[in-house]
Amino acid sequence: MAAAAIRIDDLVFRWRPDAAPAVKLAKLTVDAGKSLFLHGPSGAGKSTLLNLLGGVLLPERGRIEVLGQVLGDLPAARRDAFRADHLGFVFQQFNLLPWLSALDNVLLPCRFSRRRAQRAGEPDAAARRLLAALDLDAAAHGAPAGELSVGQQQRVAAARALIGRPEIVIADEPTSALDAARQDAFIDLLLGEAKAAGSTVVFVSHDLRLAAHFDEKLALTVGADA
Ligand SMILES: Nc1ncnc2c1ncn2[C@@H]1O[C@H](COP(=O)(O)OP(=O)(O)OP(=O)(O)O)[C@@H](O)[C@H]1O
Repeated sequence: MAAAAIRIDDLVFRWRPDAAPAVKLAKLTVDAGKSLFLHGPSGAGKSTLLNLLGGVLLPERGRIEVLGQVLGDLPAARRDAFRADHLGFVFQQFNLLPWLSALDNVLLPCRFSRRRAQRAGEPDAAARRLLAALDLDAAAHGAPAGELSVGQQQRVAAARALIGRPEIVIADEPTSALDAARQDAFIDLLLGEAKAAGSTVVFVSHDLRLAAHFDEKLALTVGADA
């Protein structure tokens, strides 16, 4: 049996004690190296679930195990270190530092995690290789991220998530600004690089058309039982 990268049991999370659960999920297992497409309408709890997977939020009930580690068992500082060491994120708005070059943005995880830096080998060369593999022209590697197009910024954000081969890559709706053909091309590049690194991918989108790229699918619904 393949090792599970993510295992969730009986999860409930509420933003306020008197609110309906933002996430309620009886069971989820994602095997190492697989890709999961997480979809559902706005407000279904997709971003909340990603924050639970990253240990940014803790469940009210239930258990989230990531790479064999129950996140709730770690104190906050160790959860932060675990996230930096093992998870790469592509955020919805990319969250690049606009004054830093594309290359320096990609290198950021190696500054926050010694493990990521070690696994990158020679970080500068690894960052350049990833940017090239994700189709960012070499001429743009030194440009401030704030001067790049949305499509270029997205490639930088993906390279930053992938550097140092984190075991898990989490992408929150990173393609919504692109047209359909470019969305497909981007997902293929992201999944290809993740597969080469052996990373498990959790990818969020409203757009069910994209589901065909992924090994597994999970639908969340607003205020729902899963
Ligand atoms: N910081 C917060 N404080 C209080 N409630 C929140 C917070 N963030 C999200 N929520 C609520 O939790 C529920 C789920 O929101 P979430 O952002 O996880 O949904 P989503 O599926 O990611 O939506 P979208 O597709 O619009 O990004 C919503 O009802 C939302 O209002």
